[in-house]
Amino acid sequence: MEIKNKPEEEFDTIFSLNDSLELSSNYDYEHKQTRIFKIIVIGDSNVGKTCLTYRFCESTFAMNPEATIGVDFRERTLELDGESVKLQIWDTAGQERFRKSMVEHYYRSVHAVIFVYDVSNLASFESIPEWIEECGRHSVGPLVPHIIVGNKCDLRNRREVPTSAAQCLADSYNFPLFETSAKDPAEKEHVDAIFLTLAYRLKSQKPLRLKQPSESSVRHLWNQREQEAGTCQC
Ligand SMILES: Nc1nc2c(ncn2[C@@H]2O[C@H](COP(=O)(O)OP(=O)(O)OP(=O)(O)O)[C@@H](O)[C@H]2O)c(=O)[nH]1
Repeated sequence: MEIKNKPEEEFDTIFSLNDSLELSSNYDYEHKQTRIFKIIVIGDSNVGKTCLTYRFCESTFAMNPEATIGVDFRERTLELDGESVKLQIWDTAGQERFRKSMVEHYYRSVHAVIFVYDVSNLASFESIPEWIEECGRHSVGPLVPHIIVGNKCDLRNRREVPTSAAQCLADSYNFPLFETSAKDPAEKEHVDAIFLTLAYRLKSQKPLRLKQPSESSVRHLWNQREQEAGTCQC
């Protein structure tokens, strides 16, 4: 269930800023009409990052997933309003020892970030600000859409993180908050809603625009051309 969302007009502002900063999608060169977006899923070990990704991409619950080593990739292509959008989901390792070598790759050219905690594990929720900080340290700008997800809502009797506390944290960052369960089949639509929300927001970005070259770079190019023409033997 999505708890609360940013007002649409805020996202409109974000995306118009994104345009000028060229934080736009790549194109799938084989299927030229498909835009590809890279989404990373991060959070403590065991919170259910793999299961959430699996539920969305394979429509089922991953039984006995192994701890992720480095990163796992899954993708799903969606048809949204007649446009093809491929979400390339990077399911990252929560365990520090499995992250080190890959960390730089996770954050490169990322279009959106999903932070996951386990509602039955307070420590995993308390780690969320650290994960947000890590994103900042790796130059993931505040203009990239971020979502916080509380997973394992099916563990009703073991809940340690009240919705109100999670909402308070999400509000302090101005990020949308979702609570769901990768395990409970009845929650499948809510898991889809997390990724669809991002997909619609990313889709509304305009494709990559070329920057206007500066006057000095144009002059430099012309000088180069003239020099090359001067040394031409033909
Ligand atoms: N009850 C319940 N268990 C879940 C849910 N999602 C995942 N699990 C269980 O939680 C454990 C960890 O799930 P993973 O998806 O591997 O967690 P992860 O965050 O990817 O872990 P790392 O790869 O170590 O970072 C597994 O035993 C899952 O079966 C859920 O929604 N409800």
